[in-house]
Amino acid sequence: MVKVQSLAVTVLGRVFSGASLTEVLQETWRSNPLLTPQQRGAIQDLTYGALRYYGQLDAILNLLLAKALHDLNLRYLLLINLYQLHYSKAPPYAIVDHAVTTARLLSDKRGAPGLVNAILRNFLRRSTALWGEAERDDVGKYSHPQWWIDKLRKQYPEHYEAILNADNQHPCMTLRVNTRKIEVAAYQKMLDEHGIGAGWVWGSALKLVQPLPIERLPGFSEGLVSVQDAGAQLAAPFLDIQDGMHVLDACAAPGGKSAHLMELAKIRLTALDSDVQRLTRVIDNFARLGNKPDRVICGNALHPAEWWDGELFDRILADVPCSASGVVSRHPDIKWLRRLTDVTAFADNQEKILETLWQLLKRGGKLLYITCSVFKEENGQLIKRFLQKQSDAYVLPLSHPAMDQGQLLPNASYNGFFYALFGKR
Ligand SMILES: C[S@@+](CC[C@H](N)C(=O)[O-])C[C@H]1O[C@@H](n2cnc3c(N)ncnc32)[C@H](O)[C@@H]1O
Repeated sequence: MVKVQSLAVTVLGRVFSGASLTEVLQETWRSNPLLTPQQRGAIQDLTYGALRYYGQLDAILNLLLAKALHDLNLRYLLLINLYQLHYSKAPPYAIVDHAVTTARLLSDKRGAPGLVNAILRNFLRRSTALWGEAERDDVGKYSHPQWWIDKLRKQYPEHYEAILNADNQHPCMTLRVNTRKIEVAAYQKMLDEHGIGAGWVWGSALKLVQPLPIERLPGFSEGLVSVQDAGAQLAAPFLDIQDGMHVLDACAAPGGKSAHLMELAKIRLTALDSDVQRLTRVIDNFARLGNKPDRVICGNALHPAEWWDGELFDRILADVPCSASGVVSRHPDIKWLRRLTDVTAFADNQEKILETLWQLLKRGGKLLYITCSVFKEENGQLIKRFLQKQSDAYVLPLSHPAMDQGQLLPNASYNGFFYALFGKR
């Protein structure tokens, strides 16, 4: 447990210096190959949990500290232990003992173990009152940065609390059944025979009752199924493709939506992405599914002259880089890494990408603009400006029971996405 706690502290330190949690965890597994699956699971639980509830935990820690604590390692150690004391079923005194031993290793200050012991025991004595006190302000209550809460409150006066609460839930695991290989009902029956509970969400999406390792999914390596959020699974059907079409997925990696497109029709697909590392995952994904796009290109959507052969596209999928404010339940680090100014910077770049890709679309063609964001600057406000500028663009209707004006808000079955389908005159 001491090793688990020390590594969790190091991971949190790197995330708070600006690195992505997913990437730091992958590096941690690579540099510590002897970690058991249980140890990995525990590190994941501590770091995801501490980040998910960081607003609350940090507020409580500040209430418990008599003076500022500048030793960041000790601070992170206390946060993960407050998280454990509140959210895990492990015996509290065992948690405190491990924390004290870890403090001895992490800090060269003689008083560190005593301080950790005193703070955690104090928390155990007063936890209900402390929790109530911490929740008196927004950040302690909703565990998001204040600017984020303010923005959502302004943009969604009726729904902001539901969004913030959905962000703080454990994400579900949803599968996309490859209907080229098996029908949804037949795959659900297969899951049932393997003792895996799942419910139908929409289209080819099945939500598992309990998340599980992909190796346990029947037919996964044969490409019968992929893991993909139900909200992301709207993209390919919305693009309205038919056999023989020339299609561009302009921001394709890691390839979830590209793969779905190819499961729906026999198209000539160009999968483009500017990140070569992420593109290797597109290739791996397709290898497993036994399919492959016409072309996989490492290139910048903003500079088509560098990669485009001049043949216009029938359909374009523009799943643009965004603040990812709709996928916080899967990536709780995002809410602490983003800054208010990032939102407008993303929107500027998204608008440029959309305008550039528009030039590559045939007349009569369709372009689907997607973000996994709930902020209106990246969504409704941006498409309004785009339509004012592009006289040959018009909006095509999209409908889904969980969506309102293209915006899907995060909930227990969906991540947050925004969709706008444009037709070209
Ligand atoms: C939201 S992700 C795409 C997810 C993907 N469509 C899927 O479903 O698996 C956005 C992608 O855009 C890529 N990207 C960012 N800027 C780009 C640009 N200027 N040109 C092409 N790709 C870009 C990123 O590398 C990232 O892989």
